[in-house]
Parts: sequence; structure tokens; C-alpha cells
Amino acid sequence: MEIKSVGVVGAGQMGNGIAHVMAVAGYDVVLNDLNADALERAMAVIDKNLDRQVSRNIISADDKAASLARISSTQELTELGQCDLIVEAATEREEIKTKIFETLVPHLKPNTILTSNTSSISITRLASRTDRPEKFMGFHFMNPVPVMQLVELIRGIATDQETYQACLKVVEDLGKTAASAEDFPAFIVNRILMPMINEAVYTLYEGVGNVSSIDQAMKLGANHPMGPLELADFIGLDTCLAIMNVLHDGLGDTKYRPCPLLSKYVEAGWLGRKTSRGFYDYRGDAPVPTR
Ligand SMILES: CC(=O)CC(=O)SCCNC(=O)CCNC(=O)[C@H](O)C(C)(C)COP(=O)(O)OP(=O)(O)OC[C@H]1O[C@@H](n2cnc3c(N)ncnc32)[C@H](O)[C@@H]1OP(=O)(O)O
Ligand SMILES: NC(=O)C1=CN([C@@H]2O[C@H](COP(=O)(O)OP(=O)(O)OC[C@H]3O[C@@H](n4cnc5c(N)ncnc54)[C@H](OP(=O)(O)O)[C@@H]3O)[C@@H](O)[C@H]2O)C=CC1
Repeated sequence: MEIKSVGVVGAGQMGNGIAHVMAVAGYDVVLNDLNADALERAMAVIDKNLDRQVSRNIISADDKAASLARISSTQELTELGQCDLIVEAATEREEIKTKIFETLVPHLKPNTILTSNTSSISITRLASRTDRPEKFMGFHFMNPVPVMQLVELIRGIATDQETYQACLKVVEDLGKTAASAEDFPAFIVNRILMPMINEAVYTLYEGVGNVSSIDQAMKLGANHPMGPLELADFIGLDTCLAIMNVLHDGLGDTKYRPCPLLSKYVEAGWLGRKTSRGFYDYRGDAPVPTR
């Protein structure tokens, strides 16, 4: 089955990155979000990130124009009906994702492959709410999508080999590398990364270090490109908390208990970069630690 067009649901930081790399690779892209503002913001970010690639000679100005021309945006989910591949990248809440798939399915071609960019939620369970669990997969990009090499491919219990091979080919067309993961809570990357971030928040909560010392310790002491709290802000604290809850509920081990301080930041609406405040305050010229 040949994939030529891709529907991306959710135009947040992941959705815009996925639309960007798909368009650069030559796929026609239809980007969907509930509100027009999100779509407008996403197109502006894609434009800026394409410029970044032009200025670094990764793509030409003509490539940029052709890529932008391949992306259309819509608030109507049903307009994704003719796409060959769907990548769902809406908010990390199971009821939102399930609703999207249930709404979309009656409008799809029989061969269309359904995927989710979920960071943690069971692929098997999401697939079971559709008419095509054998054509359903986890397609997990890393943030920032235009830069990060990895895509995790997660088979649900029913996913067939043809679907896996078709998704693997898309990953290769994007110039990225796939890692295969089994369908258990948070798969590979977040099973390992998120408990580290949660532990960094406990380290802050218990006063072992402040925001700056914790981030500096891990950047200079373990050669991480970003400190764990800076990375949590970059990912989004709501997403980090949602992943910890999936690990905690799904594996039933207290070692995955989300730090109460992480919950408090989310309750405050301090979700990190996307709301201009998280472990750092981004409203001024330079980020200022909040603790
Ligand atoms: C939560 C999940 O489910 C899974 C996840 O995604 S977990 C998160 C995984 N991601 C990470 O761990 C990211 C860790 N951070 C990093 O790797 C780096 O800090 C970074 C790549 C984001 C930025 O690197 P940096 O050296 O500080 O910045 P900078 O030199 O300006 O940029 C490096 C490159 O990234 C590009 N870039 C930086 N930010 C970007 C963005 N938001 N979008 C697109 N491109 C970006 C730059 O254009 C530059 O490209 P080239 O190397 O091709 O010239
Ligand atoms: N952040 C990260 O580093 C990574 C995240 N992911 C996963 O990618 C997905 C998206 O995350 P991210 O981009 O960070 O989140 P964002 O919060 O940046 O974006 C989510 C977008 O989805 C929109 N949305 C919500 N409900 C619907 C719906 N029913 N239909 C269409 N759009 C909808 C939101 O709109 P509104 O704001 O109006 O609610 C928002 O624009 C999540 O599953 C997350 O776990 C995967 C890898 C890395």
C-alpha cells in the first residue's frame, strides 16, 4: 500500500513538527485542530522552523515553498477522510484520542492506516475502539520533531506486518530511524526518561537542590543537552504528569508515583514553555527559575 497523504490531528508542538517533516519528505499533509488560532500558530511555527533549515542549508528556499504548499489546515476532522495515513497528535488524554478515532473512522478509506503519537497510552486499547485494529500502530516522534532522529514504532496486539512495514517505510522516507517497542505503558523512551524527570522534581521537592543546581548538575555532570527540569518544561508538564499517571496506573508500582510538586505546577496551569511558565518563568528576556 502506497502512502502519499498524511492527516495530522492536533496542531500543538508535536503536530506542527510532524506536519513539517512529512511535507519536507514530499507527503501531502492535512493538519487538523479544534481551533483556528492553534492552526494559525502551527503554520507560523512551521514557517519559522523551515526558515531555520534554509539558513543552515539543510533545505533550499524552493524546498521550503514546496513544503508549505503541501500543507493544508482544517478545523473539520472529516476532511482527513481521504488521507492514506493518520497521525493523531492531540492532547495526551485517552478520552480525547478515543473520541477523535471514533469520529474519524466512518469517513476513512478502508486501507487507511491509523496511528497515534501518544507518549504512553495503550496502543492495543486505542486500536480496539476503531474498526481496524490490525491497521493501527503507535508512531511516536520525539520533540523537537525536525531535529530528533528517533521514531518509536509500537505494534498493538492485533497490528499486522503490512501496517508495520508501511510505517517503517515512512520513517525511512523521513530520514529518521525507527526503534521497535512492545505495547506496555510509556514504551521505551518514556519508561526510562520520565521516571528520571519525576525524580528530578522529587529532588527539587525535597530541597536537595534548586532548579538551577539540578539542571546544571545533569547538564555538566551527565552531559545531557538540557537539564531534566528544563526538558520537562520543553515537553510540557501536563504531558509529563499524564505519562507518570499511565506508568503508575499501568504498572502498579509506587516507584512511578508522580511527584506532588509536579501535580501542583499542573494545577496552577504552569505547564512549561507552552504557557510561558513552569519550572522556569519565560516571560522575560531570559528564563528565570521559579524555585
Ligand atoms: C515526551 C515524549 O513523548 C518523548 C520526547 O520527545 S522526550 C524529549 C526528547 N528530546 C530531547 O531530549 C531534547 C533534548 N534537547 C536537545 O537535544 C537540544 O537541546 C535541542 C536539539 C532541542 C536544541 O539544541 P541546542 O544545541 O541547544 O540548540 P541549537 O544549536 O539552536 O539547535 C540545534 C539544532 O536544532 C534545531 N532546533 C532547535 N530547536 C528547534 C525546534 N524547536 N524546532 C526545530 N528545530 C530546532 C536547530 O535549528 C539546530 O539545527 P542544526 O543542528 O541542523 O543546525
Ligand atoms: N511534548 C512532547 O515532548 C511530546 C509529546 N508527545 C505526544 O504528542 C501528543 C501531543 O503533544 P503536544 O503536541 O506536546 O501537546 P500540545 O498541548 O502542544 O498540543 C495538543 C494540541 O491538540 C489539540 N487538541 C485537543 N483536543 C483535540 C481534538 N479533539 N481534535 C484536534 N485537536 C485537539 C490541542 O488544542 P487545545 O490547546 O485547544 O486543547 C492542542 O493544540 C500527546 O499525545 C503527547 O503525549 C509525543 C512525543 C513528545
